[in-house]
Amino acid sequence: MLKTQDLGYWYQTANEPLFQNVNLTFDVGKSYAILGHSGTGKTTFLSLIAGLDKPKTGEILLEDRSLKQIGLTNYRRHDVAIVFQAYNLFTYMSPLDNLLTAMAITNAKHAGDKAYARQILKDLGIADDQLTRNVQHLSGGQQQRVAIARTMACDAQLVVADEPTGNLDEDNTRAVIAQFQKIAHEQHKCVIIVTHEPDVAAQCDHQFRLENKRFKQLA
Ligand SMILES: Nc1ncnc2c1ncn2[C@@H]1O[C@H](COP(=O)(O)OP(=O)(O)OP(=O)(O)O)[C@@H](O)[C@H]1O
Repeated sequence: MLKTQDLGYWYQTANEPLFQNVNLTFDVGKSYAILGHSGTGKTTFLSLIAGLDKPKTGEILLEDRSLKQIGLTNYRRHDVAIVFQAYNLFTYMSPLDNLLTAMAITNAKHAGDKAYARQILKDLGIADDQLTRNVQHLSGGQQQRVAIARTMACDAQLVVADEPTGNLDEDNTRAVIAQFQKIAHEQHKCVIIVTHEPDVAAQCDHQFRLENKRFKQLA
């Protein structure tokens, strides 16, 4: 579904590339973890496949069309959903309005369907009385579940997450990873997670380690 072809990237301020000649394939129905020491370039890689930045060399292809052809704005709106460590919800809205707004912005199949959005949030353990209260009243774990619910309510086939469990305790981490597995296996999406935590990575279907400018497949 998603392929990188001879992908390379460096920041102008650095005198060497972060990674080069990266050729990876990611499929729908699978989850992938990207591990690696701090500063190796995991977030940078994720920002390229999320269409937030452009590669310096090589290409990223979604179903054989390059992101250049698709257009980054178009790609970000329709093809990719992003989950951040810091949740990045609309903080002045309720969980329900967060989902409905994202569905409207991305012109999702279920846009405007309140019952659908409610059900997703309820399935993720957001209680009835929390659905319409400001998200800032929720705990970190609950806010991250709302961020995940948002990716489930939208149609993007690719879900990328940068340290999604970085702020969570063990129980919430387990719940969040189980949910990502459901998104991959039941919604048939492709999930790519950057994480420092080997335990989190071990629960994904495949693992890569970014080391010495290369991605090594571990499993
Ligand atoms: N905008 C930027 N301009 C210049 N250098 C940057 C920029 N963003 C990141 N870097 C540098 O590029 C390298 C890779 O950063 P990146 O955030 O991708 O690493 P990471 O593997 O995700 O790290 P961590 O696990 O600590 O989040 C680091 O050395 C970082 O300092």
